Amino acid sequence: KKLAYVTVLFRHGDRSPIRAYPTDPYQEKDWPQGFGQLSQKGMRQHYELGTFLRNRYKGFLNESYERHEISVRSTDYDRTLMSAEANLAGLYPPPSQQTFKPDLKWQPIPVHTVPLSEDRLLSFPIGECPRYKQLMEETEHTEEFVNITKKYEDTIEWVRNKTGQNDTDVKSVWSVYDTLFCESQHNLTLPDWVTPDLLEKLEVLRDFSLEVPFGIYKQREKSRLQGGVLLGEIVKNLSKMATPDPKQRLKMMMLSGGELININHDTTVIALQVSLDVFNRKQPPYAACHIFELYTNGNGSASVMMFYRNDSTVDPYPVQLPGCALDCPLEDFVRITHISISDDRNKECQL
Ligand SMILES: CCCNC(=O)[C@H](O)[C@@H](O)C(=O)O
Repeated sequence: KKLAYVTVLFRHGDRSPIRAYPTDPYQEKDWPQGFGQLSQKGMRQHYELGTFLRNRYKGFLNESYERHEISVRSTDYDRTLMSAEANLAGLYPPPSQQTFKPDLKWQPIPVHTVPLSEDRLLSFPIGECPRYKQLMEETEHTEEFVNITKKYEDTIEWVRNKTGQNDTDVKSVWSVYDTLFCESQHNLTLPDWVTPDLLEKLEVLRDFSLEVPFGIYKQREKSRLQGGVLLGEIVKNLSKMATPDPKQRLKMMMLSGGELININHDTTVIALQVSLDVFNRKQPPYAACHIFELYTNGNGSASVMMFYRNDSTVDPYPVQLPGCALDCPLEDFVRITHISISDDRNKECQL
């Protein structure tokens, strides 16, 4: 069997907090580029992922940049656009004939995007879908949601009190954890009310709130309205690339998205993994990368293997589509994933 086509989807690298809470000792001016921006640590994380991909696909991707071989698309955010650019710097260091400035081992490579409001591929949850809105309301009345809210109501009250963010609830407390996480990642001293025990509780709430938009309740139906849209595109491409016309040169599709939940923001990797029913219920770390590899066999058949790289110190681990082998025949991959992919999302969105 021969590798024929690869799709990679990754989260951006380390960034500054999206926002500060009212009593936060660190405000926008304390961050070199302000809020929500890729840090140099994040740039290095993606440069490293790019070099990992270069090594993994040595002999598959051309040694030097071939514009027909790869297409790159990002959500329309500085941090995701810059992550893709740092990644490509690692993936395609220019050989001499592509070096346009002698002392610069870098060449520009296009990263495409669309305005967030028009992004139907990478930015989740996708808006204006009444049925989805209804599913989200119903989710808040499930036993699991109510129990978590009850179990952590004191923690949330404590956070409201200490942060001065009085509208904090189960769905939004992720933001406080995220801000504290970013500050600790950048060696900023956290206020003394931030104890290890509190951080542990906030992390549980953060992971729960990541799942709420896509799982917890009627996961399949939510997937058909959300992550299944991206999955559908990926599956369509895999099928198309299984029997490419001879002049087709595309070998890699690179997708750069975000992660943390905010009802109007992208949670790309999670939406996709929940639609595949392979989400490990933990937030994908910075520069986490989900890989699809399409293999063709001599007899015209094809198969799909998936991998997830969420730890750059070890090889990516194989990901098994429930109901299929690790090396999943393409027709089975298409059949099994079909239940998460809507044929007419607009119709399914209507109440
Ligand atoms: C509205 C802000 C929500 N969070 C983000 O945008 C982050 O980029 C998030 O997607 C992430 O991956 O950290």
